[in-house]
Amino acid sequence: MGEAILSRLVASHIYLPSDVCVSDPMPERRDLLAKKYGVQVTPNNLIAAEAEILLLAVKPQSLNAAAIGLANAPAPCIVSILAGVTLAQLEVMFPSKSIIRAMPNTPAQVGAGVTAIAANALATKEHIEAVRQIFGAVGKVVDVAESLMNAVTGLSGSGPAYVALMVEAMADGGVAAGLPRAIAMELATQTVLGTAQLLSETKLHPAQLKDQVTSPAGTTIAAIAQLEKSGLRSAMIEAVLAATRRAEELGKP
Ligand SMILES: NC(=O)C1=CN([C@@H]2O[C@H](COP(=O)(O)OP(=O)(O)OC[C@H]3O[C@@H](n4cnc5c(N)ncnc54)[C@H](OP(=O)(O)O)[C@@H]3O)[C@@H](O)[C@H]2O)C=CC1
Ligand SMILES: O=C(O)[C@@H]1CCC=N1
Repeated sequence: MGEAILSRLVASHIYLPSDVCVSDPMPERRDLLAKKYGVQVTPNNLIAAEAEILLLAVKPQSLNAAAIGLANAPAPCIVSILAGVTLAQLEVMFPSKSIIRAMPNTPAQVGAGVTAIAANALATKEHIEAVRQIFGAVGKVVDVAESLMNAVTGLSGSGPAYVALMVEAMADGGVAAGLPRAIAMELATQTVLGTAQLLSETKLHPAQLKDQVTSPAGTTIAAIAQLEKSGLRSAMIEAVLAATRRAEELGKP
């Protein structure tokens, strides 16, 4: 996820590569990132923490190890994309700092992400604006209350995986119905992309869009009756709730 953000920040000239320093423990990753993006690299998190904004993009389980020695880091602004980790926990690790919790998603790689942000009480307007600009480079930015951040994680943070599963399953259905795999994949992917664009541009309610596709006694209602029988809606609701609960667990010390 960190690389997805990095790649767009550099490509959209929000930061010059020379203004970015990436810390990563693996020499191969450091070499690759330096070559691919022209950024500075270091194995030492303390050096990365000399920046104005320190973006934490490690797994929640690695945070304690990554944050060793960073309590007095010079960076005045800390941004965390870690699932589950709360502002209160980050405030204990990084006292007296502007701290912003963000939850992006992987469509950020193509500039089509969505990121929710929540700031702590000490966050300055300038830092919040700078962070809005960082995530604005990878897609849309929405403000949410911090208490909703785990729900955001369950919906849009993890959501690309649910949609990918759906595309794969739709393509499998096409293959089962006789389509060649490559054509089935193209049809499934473009159907999801086009439907998302249609919903976004027209602001149609999903139920209205569904009604438009559903001819009386036609094919779509036959499919929908099957999806309802299989519990698609309930499965999706339960999936978002399960991910939200898991984010809560990841935030527990
Ligand atoms: N993947 C996603 O869709 C999303 C992820 N997130 C959040 O982003 C974070 C990263 O997730 P993801 O990108 O999937 O995970 P990855 O494992 O791909 O990335 C974690 C990175 O942290 C590096 N790392 C590990 N330990 C340290 C350390 N001590 N100091 C510095 N760097 C270290 C790893 O280096 P190396 O592998 O080289 O050892 C790796 O590059 C998580 O907290 C997750 O909750 C948020 C939104 C979406
Ligand atoms: O699976 C995860 O834990 C991370 C957080 C959101 C998306 N991926």
